[in-house]
Amino acid sequence: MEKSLNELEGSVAGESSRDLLPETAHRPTWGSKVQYILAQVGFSVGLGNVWRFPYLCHQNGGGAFLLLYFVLLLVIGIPLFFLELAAGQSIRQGSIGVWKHISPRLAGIGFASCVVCSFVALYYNVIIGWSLFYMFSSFQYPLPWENCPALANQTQKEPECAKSSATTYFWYRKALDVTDSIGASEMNWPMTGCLIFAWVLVCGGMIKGIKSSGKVMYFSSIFPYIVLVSFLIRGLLLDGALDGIQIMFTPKLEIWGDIQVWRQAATQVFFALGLGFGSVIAYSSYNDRENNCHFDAILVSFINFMTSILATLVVFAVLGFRANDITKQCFLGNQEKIRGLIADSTLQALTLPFDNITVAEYSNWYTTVDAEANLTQYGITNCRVEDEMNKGVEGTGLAFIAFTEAMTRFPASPFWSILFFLMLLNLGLSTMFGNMQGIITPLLDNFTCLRKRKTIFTILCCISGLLIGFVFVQRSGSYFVSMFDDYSATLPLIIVVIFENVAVAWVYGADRFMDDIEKMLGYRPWRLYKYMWQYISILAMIGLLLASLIRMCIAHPTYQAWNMEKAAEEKLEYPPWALATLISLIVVASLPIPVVFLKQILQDRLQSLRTKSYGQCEYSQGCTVDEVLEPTEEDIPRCLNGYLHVEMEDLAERGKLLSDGDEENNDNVTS
Ligand SMILES: O=C(O)[C@@H]1CCCCN1
Ligand code: NA
Repeated sequence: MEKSLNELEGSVAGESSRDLLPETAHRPTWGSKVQYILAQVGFSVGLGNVWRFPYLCHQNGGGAFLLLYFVLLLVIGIPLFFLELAAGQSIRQGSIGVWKHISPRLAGIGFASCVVCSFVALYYNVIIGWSLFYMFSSFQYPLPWENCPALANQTQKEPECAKSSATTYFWYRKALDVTDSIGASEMNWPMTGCLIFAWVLVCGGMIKGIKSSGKVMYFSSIFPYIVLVSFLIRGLLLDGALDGIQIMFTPKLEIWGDIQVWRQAATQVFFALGLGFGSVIAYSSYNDRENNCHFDAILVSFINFMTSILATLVVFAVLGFRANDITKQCFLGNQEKIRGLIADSTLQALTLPFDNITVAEYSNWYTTVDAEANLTQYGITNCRVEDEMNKGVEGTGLAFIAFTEAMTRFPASPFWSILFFLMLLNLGLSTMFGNMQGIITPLLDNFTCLRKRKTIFTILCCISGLLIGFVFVQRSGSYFVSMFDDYSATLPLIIVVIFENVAVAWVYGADRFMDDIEKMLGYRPWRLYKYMWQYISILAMIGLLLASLIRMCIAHPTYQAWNMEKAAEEKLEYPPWALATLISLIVVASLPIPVVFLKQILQDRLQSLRTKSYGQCEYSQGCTVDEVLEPTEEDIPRCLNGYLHVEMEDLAERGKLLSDGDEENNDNVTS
């Protein structure tokens, strides 16, 4: 009965539905507005801001990328974020409930959100596990990734380490103990321990629902900012930091013409704000209806953007220092070599002003001299900060290799290292809470039978997450993490968000939605939003979807593998089974939308075979059917699309009663 009331209200009533949702009365609410904002910020600001955004920015034109990202944030980010916030807050349901409310045929959008959310939760917690591993390993001096370990005979270094670097070796061999390619392999037990620990933390923070996670947010959402600012100050005091930042922000305007850059920027907008995850909806569904969700949308998006910029400044200040340090050593080494070569008169006529020259001066000198002297043949290289900065600093490589290495060069390195990984841990945990809420809230709202066993259900979700997560802590697990990262949280998200947008703007009606928002906020949001929802963001997303599809078709999917023998990374193609897996990731995540749609159509058909539409009816005034039958209270839910739907048997039964002249019954029903 409860359920059919919801559906009824969604499909027929245009008016505010406050009193029609009995379950909202028992819905918990946020302890305070601050807790709510911290929770939204905590969810949206995550590992992506620290290691995806700076990398994208660096690869795609620095300052020009920032501008592009900002434009896309305004055009698709904020309107859609606002849409999700407003929908959750007015309907007060998790994602499944929200879309079901708009039309039962659209409930699949909610299920798809849940699936995407679970995919992300699965691998996200593995990264938290990695951070825990590094955090625990940081309690020693010198840090274990500072020097290469010696072989048993004490004279030689471990060759894999000597050929690469101490941090790279620690990451691939000590932490991941990675295999050469993707595939089933034995378990990495220390990492498994860390993953279990990570799930215990998540479960602990979630167990009492938003009441407990709201409190945890005070620490978990604020702490990363303290660390980021400390790192920025520390970083700016180091040599080369400003060069790093300058190299980073120098705009390369030509990227504006590259569709793939647009695609990456837009995908990052989705990922950063958590659009389509259902978590934003879940969180806002615990709000009062009067809450100003328009302000929240702008505030949270803005904080998110600022955090990305802050993180980018930190990363490039620190990497600039590192590049500076490395080039200095490169320069000193080369200087020695040149001295040697001149001494045994292999090289002459080179006028290198040896004393008191800077790395930049050396680099200039090198470029002018190299053409005739061909210095590379003697193993003498140009030591350019830019080249060092341009070496891949993507994803895991950024946090666990480049950044860790930079920190070993700080005085009191273990302290900074602990701080950094504690920050990653907190960034990740607050996002995990949001992810789990995006799975648990809609399921609890939809399957009422679960509601009494909320705690047990939460624990069960965590345990399942852990069990499936074992895939990612095999020795080859990191390859699965990058596969999930590349494919499960990109295309499906776009598809989900397109459907969300269509559902609100075209199925429910943009004007009607604006009316609802006006009722909540007390003022009507800018008309601009309406046009955004109706045309602009939809078109932008369809363009984005096409760009992603084209890209998937032309670029053969590859992954970055570690080759132990060569002690280097190499690009490998996915084997057929892995290709099948990654395609099924996308399909499984999007499938609920058509499946539920078709199922619902089928159900409606069957229903209409069993029922008969009977006369016009008007929901708000009770039903006025034809002369034969007076509608009953119970008929209200059956009032769909302006017609009363009555089961055949019921009709016959009532017809019989009426023809018997049962006046008493008749009185009863009209009341
Ligand atoms: O940028 C991030 O790391 C997160 C991932 C999950 C959704 C919200 N943003
Ligand atoms: Na977070």
